[in-house]
Amino acid sequence: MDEASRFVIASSEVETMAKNAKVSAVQLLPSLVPSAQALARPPISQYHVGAVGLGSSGRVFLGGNVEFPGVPLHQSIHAEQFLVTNAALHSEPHLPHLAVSSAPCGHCRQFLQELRSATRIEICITSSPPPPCHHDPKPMFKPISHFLPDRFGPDDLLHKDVPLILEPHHNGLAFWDHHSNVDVESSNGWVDLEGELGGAALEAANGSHAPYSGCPSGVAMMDSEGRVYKGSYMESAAYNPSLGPVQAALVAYIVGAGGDYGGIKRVVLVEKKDAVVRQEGMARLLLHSISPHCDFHVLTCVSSNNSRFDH
Ligand SMILES: O=c1ccn([C@H]2C[C@H](O)[C@@H](CO)O2)c(=O)[nH]1
Ligand SMILES: [Zn+2]
Repeated sequence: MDEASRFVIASSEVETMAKNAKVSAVQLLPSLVPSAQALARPPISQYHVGAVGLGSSGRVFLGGNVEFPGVPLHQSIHAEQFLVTNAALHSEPHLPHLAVSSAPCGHCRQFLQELRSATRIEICITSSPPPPCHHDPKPMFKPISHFLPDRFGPDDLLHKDVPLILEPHHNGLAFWDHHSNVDVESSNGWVDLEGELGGAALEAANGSHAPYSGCPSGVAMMDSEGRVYKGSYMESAAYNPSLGPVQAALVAYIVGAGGDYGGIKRVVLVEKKDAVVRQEGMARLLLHSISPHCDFHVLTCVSSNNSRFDH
């Protein structure tokens, strides 16, 4: 079994599993939560959180929490964030049903607000026993609005047409500045032997969800076999639950390669020149901690979208 098949289950396989268990695909989700918990990497807490989501395509995505010794706790990836990043990586349009091993924390309830129609997404918590009056043996799903009433979310800050997480983003970033005719990439002073990696990081930055700061960014990582893993920075309307571009690329690395972080050899971060919100410092800190010998470069780019909320 290749690494990715532990993190994504094809729709045909989901159908077969559901048929064999004589349940619907939605009702199958709770039974997959222990497999997601097994994928978690929590060396600090030893607390394995698993999150599973059924996409609108019929595929199932798995995610686990990831912790990083040596850096502040807020750099951690929560299982629910891993799941959403995994779904984004596979261009899944929506995740209407989720199952998680324990109650989603406030940070995750907030992060999930970045999905379209978030209030209607249904969640089943597998560790919570059904109430005594609940005689139906089917797992219990409740909408996110039950877990986070009176939400603060994208609607408070953005026009309704602005794309949300899992929707296509085209941030209009380039290494070439058409206005000043300056090649931003070469002005970075890096002769790009791994042009592929810079291009991949730019592509990730172009898919970044950063409507609140107007500062999209992306990371591309290369392993010792030359394989490339991309991650796009994703912002939350409440700022703090945002997921950094290194974390997003690490999700792609864990899903695609699965090994330890020492396998990460080269990393490129792309962010806007003169960005108000910059990733470089945190990225350097995290990479230094998880893969101290990897080669890290930052490339700056320019954007044709200058207004904060204009994407
Ligand atoms: O909603 C939650 C709550 C906690 N955790 C993780 C974060 C940390 O790694 C560990 C302990 O809080 O569990 C999640 O993944 N999701
Ligand atoms: Zn959480």
